[in-house]
Amino acid sequence: MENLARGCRPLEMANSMAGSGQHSMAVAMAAIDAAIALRAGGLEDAPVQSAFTAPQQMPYIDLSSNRISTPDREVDVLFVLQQPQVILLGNVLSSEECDAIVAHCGNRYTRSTVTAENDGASVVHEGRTSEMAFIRRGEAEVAERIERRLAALAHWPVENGEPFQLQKYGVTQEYRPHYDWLDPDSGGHRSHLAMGGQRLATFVLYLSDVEQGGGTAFPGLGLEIYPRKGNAVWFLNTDANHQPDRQTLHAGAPVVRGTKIIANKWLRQGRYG
Ligand SMILES: O=C(O)CCC(=O)C(=O)O
Ligand SMILES: [Fe+2]
Repeated sequence: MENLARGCRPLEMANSMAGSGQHSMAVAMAAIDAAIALRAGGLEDAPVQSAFTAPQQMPYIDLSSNRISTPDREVDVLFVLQQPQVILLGNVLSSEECDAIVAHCGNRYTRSTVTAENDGASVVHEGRTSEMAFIRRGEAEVAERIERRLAALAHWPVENGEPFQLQKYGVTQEYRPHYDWLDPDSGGHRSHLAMGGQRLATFVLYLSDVEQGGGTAFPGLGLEIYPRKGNAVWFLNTDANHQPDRQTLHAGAPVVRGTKIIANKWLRQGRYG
């Protein structure tokens, strides 16, 4: 109640309640709705319009023309799937920018990990056989420039983005079907949710061409996007209420010939970290 009176946003409160581990997300949302109804003078168990059915602010890409101007580069809209939203963008990075990011990471890669469901630890998993590297914010001018470009494209603050996560796949390496959204009802994901909230959107930047295989596949949608250096695929991980969208199951298909290098950028609800 006091939090509502202080003007806290219902979704942030629900995330923090679920994040404490005491409540599931559903219980937290129901409790906040009941408190809002009480404040409005209603009865605790009277049916109310849920604060969580009102659409929230989302990052978005302006699709009103086929070429998007960002402050420093023109980006092409190549493909749009409306529901769930998946957009393929061309010319997001120059070839030199891709090379500069790859060179910056040199050989700092380690075996990729996933977030453990039970305790949130980073663990090696047979479903993700690639290697990964991170670029911390402020570490490389080229990365910062691209972060500003992506923020402009997505109409979402740079501060809400996780640091770039590079993934390098050699022949046979892959990332099997998974979701990028964090599960509010999984104990292990709660500490990650506490650092900026849900991952609303994903950018996958392709930093290399791949001779065969290595597509980004959405098995439930019958869709596979092939890597092309400088292109990027964007998808929304949640609906307009910031709730996880199960249609977004996706995978990095095994590389058959060549080497695939991508950079992931996840956009959180709030400031990351
Ligand atoms: O490798 C890809 O194309 C997708 C990678 C991915 O989904 C991830 O790293 O979360
Ligand atoms: Fe993913």
